[in-house]
Amino acid sequence: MSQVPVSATDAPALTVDGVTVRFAGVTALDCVSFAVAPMAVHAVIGPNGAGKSTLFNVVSGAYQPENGTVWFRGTDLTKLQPHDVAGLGVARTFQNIALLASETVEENLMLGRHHLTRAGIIGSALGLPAARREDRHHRARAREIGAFVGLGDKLGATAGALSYGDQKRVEIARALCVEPDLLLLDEPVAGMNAHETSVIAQLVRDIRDALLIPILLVEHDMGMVMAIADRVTVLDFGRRIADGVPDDVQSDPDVQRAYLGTGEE
Ligand SMILES: Nc1ncnc2c1ncn2[C@@H]1O[C@H](COP(=O)(O)OP(=O)(O)OP(=O)(O)O)[C@@H](O)[C@H]1O
Repeated sequence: MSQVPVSATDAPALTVDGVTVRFAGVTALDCVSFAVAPMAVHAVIGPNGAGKSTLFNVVSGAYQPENGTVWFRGTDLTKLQPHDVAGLGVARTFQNIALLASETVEENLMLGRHHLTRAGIIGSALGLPAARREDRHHRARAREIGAFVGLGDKLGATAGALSYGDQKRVEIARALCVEPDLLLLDEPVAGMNAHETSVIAQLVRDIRDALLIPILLVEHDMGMVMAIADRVTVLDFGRRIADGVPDDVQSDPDVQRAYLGTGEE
């Protein structure tokens, strides 16, 4: 596995360097580079087809780029499979809700703890004391995280019966149950009304402030991004056309052209 030195304390938490992805004639990402600072909420925005999902899939290990690297904690994530990326402390949510609809919120959160358990399936199935102790510990932590995201009174509810906004919160809580060092949020407010959007926006900020981890956010909702992001990278047709603080990005002529040109937002 390739290694780079991680020495400076202000070194980026994540470095995307020259990433190119092509699909049968379409250049989805064209030599894209940017860095995510520690503890930053870093948004990636862009019109439809700009390459945002592709970028997310590269960072989470689902796609391997044709060129480029993604450095996290001294490791090039592009050389890893998704479960190894997750094992390094990278947790993600999905654009489409992916919960066990017939299970309770608590059981869905427990799925996020799975990789942290040691007792194994046989120990748990036999109800061995060590397995029971471990289960209690992880359940307590899952409940704590459920309460943190505002679902403390819904831990026993069936996930599929919750409102859309609450289901999104379960997804985010499940990602937090992994105890991540980097959180990837894929369009967390897609399909939400203004109230639900502001609740999730506040939650994203709370997560960063409480856990002090960087959050990479792919999002369409420009208002939400401008309100909560510390830094914004803008993609258009697979190219990085802007990268900076929200105010600068918003007034960037290339960004305005990209959005107006597609009639978006
Ligand atoms: N698996 C694939 N096979 C072929 N082309 C793909 C594939 N995935 C994405 N593309 C193409 O790559 C480009 C970037 O797509 P991507 O989904 O990453 O954009 P996006 O910014 O996430 O778009 P949206 O906002 O609509 O979700 C598009 O032209 C898309 O059609």
